[in-house]
This record gives sequence, structure tokens and C-alpha cells, in this order.
Amino acid sequence: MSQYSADAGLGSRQRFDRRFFADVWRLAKPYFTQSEERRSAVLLLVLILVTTIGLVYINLRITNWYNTFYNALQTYNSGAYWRLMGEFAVLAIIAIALNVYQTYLSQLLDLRWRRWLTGTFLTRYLDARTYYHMEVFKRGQDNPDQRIADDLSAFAQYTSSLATGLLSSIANLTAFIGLLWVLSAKVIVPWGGAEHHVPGFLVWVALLYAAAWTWAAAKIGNPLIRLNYHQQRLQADFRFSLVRLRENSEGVALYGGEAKERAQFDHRFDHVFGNYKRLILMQKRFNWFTTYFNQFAIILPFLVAASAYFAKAVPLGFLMQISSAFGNVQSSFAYLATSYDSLAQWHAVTDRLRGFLGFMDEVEAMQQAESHVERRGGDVLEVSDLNLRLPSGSTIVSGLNLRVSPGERVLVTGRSGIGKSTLLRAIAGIWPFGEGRIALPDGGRSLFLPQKPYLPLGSLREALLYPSGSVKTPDADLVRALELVDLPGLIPHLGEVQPWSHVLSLGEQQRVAFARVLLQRPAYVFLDEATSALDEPSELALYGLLTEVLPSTAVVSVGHRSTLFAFHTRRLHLLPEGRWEDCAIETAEGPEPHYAT
Ligand SMILES: Nc1ncnc2c1ncn2[C@@H]1O[C@H](COP(=O)(O)OP(=O)(O)OP(=O)(O)O)[C@@H](O)[C@H]1O
Repeated sequence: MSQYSADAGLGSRQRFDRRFFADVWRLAKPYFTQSEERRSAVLLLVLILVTTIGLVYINLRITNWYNTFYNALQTYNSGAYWRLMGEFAVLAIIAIALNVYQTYLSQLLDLRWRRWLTGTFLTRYLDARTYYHMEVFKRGQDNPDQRIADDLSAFAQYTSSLATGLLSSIANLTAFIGLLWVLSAKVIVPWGGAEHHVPGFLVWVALLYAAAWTWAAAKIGNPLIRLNYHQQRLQADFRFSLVRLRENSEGVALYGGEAKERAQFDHRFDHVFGNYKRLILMQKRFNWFTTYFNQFAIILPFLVAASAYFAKAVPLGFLMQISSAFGNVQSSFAYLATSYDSLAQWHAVTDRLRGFLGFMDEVEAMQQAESHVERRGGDVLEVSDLNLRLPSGSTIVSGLNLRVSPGERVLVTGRSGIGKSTLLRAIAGIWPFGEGRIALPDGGRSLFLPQKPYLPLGSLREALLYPSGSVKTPDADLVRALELVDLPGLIPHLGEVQPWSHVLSLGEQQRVAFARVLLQRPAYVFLDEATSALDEPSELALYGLLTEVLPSTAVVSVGHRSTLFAFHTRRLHLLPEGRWEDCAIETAEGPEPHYAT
């Protein structure tokens, strides 16, 4: 399977075809038709439409104003001149207000739409643990964080600004095409020594000019779509490598791995640079041609109307009115060509989001296809006929039956890499490869502690109550829990927001995780080498706490140290080829339990 599923889709199609518009529709439709904000979204659209039409109307009035104003100038009519100045001031004030509100309403729509899209994608990403299964099924997928943080916003902005631009062009075209057609009647076309009048001549010239422009823009600008697509991705890869250094700063510093890291950054940045260089070269080619078309469009109506003007068939005001009407019609026809750069970005953003959505679909489908573990709630952990596999197909456990009663303590053992953590993942419901039945107390009555505790962003209080502790828990309980796990030094810092996973040592983090257990008092706790960073006496003290403070909590631990035997009544020993043994532990064999005071 390809690493970047979105890439696979991009290679063959970079056109504005039905497939592309179907993707846009799929992404845009739910907000305007199904979301709880659909009414306000449609109202905003209507208001944007009203301001757009208002602006077109003002534009039309200004075009007519040109005619009378330049005629007043030509005839030295000062009375008309000052009256027209006043008229222009009124038109300009209305145009300014409409412009400001059109921009504001569009931005408001973009923002609200982005909020909704972000919420929807986050729900999809987090629900059913798609974010985790993305890692399990395919590693190194195409930067989901960038899709959610940047691309959704860009999609809302490009879609709404391009749609508003298109709408404005259509309205402009509708308003000016008739005027230009009428004005064309006075234009003389000198041909073969005679003078001709071609119906709608200026409209045809504008249309042909814009068609040539659009065709050339599409030909020259097409590679921009692919280059823009890659640029975003390469930049995200580069940023990701920098974030990884920050997250693993200590490891890199201790290994002295700066040179390797630098080489990795340089390598990734070379890709960013190379692609960006190709992008600006292509942009330069594109700009040569766009600027030429833009400049020539200014004088084209004057060239076309020159014979009529110099034959004194039309006054100066008429020439200026033609220039304005022609400019409006021509730029409306050429809207797609002039917006090609934005269109290329819009295409790239839509492709990336399609890739991301497709990737989530794929992962969810794979997860459903692979996982045949029947799960239900209950009061007791009961595993029946459980078979677990690795993604490669090799067996971890075969036909496992295990019942752990409340208050029971089971130690899972086996050589490194045999599948102990994977068994806990399956019990937690996050490992997708397998079949069988698992009953597990739910609704926050089971708590899993991994070897590397997760401390969320926020205060130490939030870290202690993560994920389901009550925010109303009195500070006295938190203080007591910190004292029990031998972290009294942290008590004054309960309300402090710090990067706790960087501030605390691994052993301290494991103690914080244990404090969570004491506070949340689950019916079942699963400890996956959750005390591995502690010295033996500290480990024994923490396990002792479980027996003392939570005697009815069942404990399933994974651990390598023989000292742990003393705290468990049963041992599930995993063996190669999916075999396993479930046997009692003679407590007398273990060392004396050591309880915390
Ligand atoms: N997401 C994954 N994709 C592919 N293989 C995986 C994945 N997670 C774990 N494995 C593999 O599954 C096997 C069992 O891993 P697991 O972490 O369960 O072992 P373990 O018995 O807990 O090891 P240890 O005692 O070293 O922690 C290993 O070979 C590991 O490489």
C-alpha cells in the first residue's frame, strides 16, 4: 500500500474535472445542508450575494458616469463637472461600505465554516480511535495535523473566495454584456478598405481574448497544482522533523546526535528548496504571460474603438465608457485565467483533504475487516477464545481464556517482544488484529497505565485527573494521593501549567500515573511495566499501596522483575507460537511485601 494515498490520486489527475468538483462538493455540502449552522451559513451566503450584486450595480453606475464625466470635461461644462463630482462621491461611499461588508461577511463565513470543518474532522479522527489505527496500519501517513490545522482553513477560504469571485464575474458579465453590445453598434471595423459594423463586436473581441488567455493559463499553470501540493507536504515533513527534535531533545543531546539530525533537516529542507524553486520558476513563467495579457487588456478597447473616435463618430466619454465596459466584460470572461494561481492552490488543498478522508475511510474499513473481537461491558474481566495476531499475520496468543475476578492480581510474563503489551491493547479494545470475546467493566471502571505515562498539556491537577477524574475532586484528595506516591514536593505546584512530561523524570511520571489510580479508584487496573523506571523498593511501595488502599481493585500487570510475584496471585505466561500458561503463584516464593507509609 502506498505511503501517501493522496499522492496516488494526484499523479493521474490534476484537472478541474467532474471528479474534482465531486470532491469539493463532498467536502462543502454538509456544512450548508446538514450542519446545525446551516441556516446562518445560508443567510451569510445570501448577504454576500446581495453585497456582490450591489457592487456590480455601483460599477455599472460608475461606467455610465465615465461617459457623462468625460463629455463634461471635453465640453468644458463646469456645472456638470461639479455635479458629477458629487455623484461620484456618493457612489464611492456606497462602494466602500459594500466592499468592507463583503470582505467581512466572507471572512466570517470562512471562520465559522472552518470551525465546523475542524470539529467534524476532529470527531472523525478521534472517534473509533482512527488517529491510533492510522499509526498501527500505516506508519508515517501524510501529516494529519497539517490537514486539520491548515488545509481545512485554506479549503474554506479558497472555496468561498473563488465562489464569490465567480459569482461577481457572472453578475458583472450579466450587467455589462448588454451595455457593451449596445456600445459596439457605434464601433467601426475597417476591413478591406471599407468600414463595417459587426453586431456585438466588442463582446466577441472580449470573449476571444479571454478564451485565449484561459487556454494559455491552463496550459502554463497546470504544473502549479502539483508543485503546490508537494510544497505543503514537504514543508510539513520538514516541520515534523523539527518538532521531533524538540520532543526528543534529551535523547538526541545525550547521544550527541546533532550531526545526524542536521543531515536529516538538510535532506528534508533540500526537498522544500528544490520544489519551491521549481514552483517560483513556474510562477515566473506564468507571471510573464499573465502580466502581458493584463497590460494588453488595458489598451485593447482603445485600439478597437480608435477608428470611430478619430472619425469623430463618438465623443471621449464614449471611449472611456467602452474602456470600462470592455474591461468588466473581458475580466469576467477571463476570471478563471486570472485566478489560476488560487485555483491551483484550491485544487492542491482539495486533493490533500480527499487523500486524508480516503485514508481515514481506508483505516476504518481495515479496522472493521481485521477486528472480530466481540466486546461487551460487565462487572468482571473475561477473555474467551481470544486469538491475537500481528499485522504480519504471526500469532501472539491462540485460544486464550482468562477470567479475572474483582480484587484478583494477575501478572503477565513472557520474553520481550512476545506480545504482553499487545494483549493489554487488545483488552483495552485498541488492537485490531484478532478474534474472540472480551468482557470488561466500562464507563471509567478500567484504567490502563502504559510504560510511558501520558501527561496532557495543562496543570498538574489536570494531569492527575486525566482522563476521567472529576474536576470537583477536592485538593485534599490530590494532596493525599501525591503524598502516598511519595511526591510531596509537587503539592505546591498543583495548579501550575508546565510541560510536565519534560519537567518530571520518567519515574516521577510513573508515580503521577499511580496517583491517578488512587484518585480514580477503578475496578480494574492494567499496569504495563508501569513501574519500570522505579527502583525496586519504590516499585514495591507503589504495589503495596494498591493492596492497602484499593483492596477490591483487580490488577493485571505486565512486568519482568521477579519481585512483582509477591503481589500477584496468578501468572499468565506467554510462550512462542501463541501458547500460554495460566498458573497460581505461591506468595511465599516472593519477597516480603513492603507497604508505603
Ligand atoms: N503497531 C505495530 N505494528 C506492527 N508490529 C507491532 C506493533 N506493535 C507491536 N508490534 C510487534 O508486536 C510484537 C509484540 O510487541 P509487544 O509490545 O506486545 O511485546 P512485549 O511482550 O510487551 O515486549 P516488551 O516486554 O519488550 O515490552 C513485537 O514484535 C512488536 O514489534
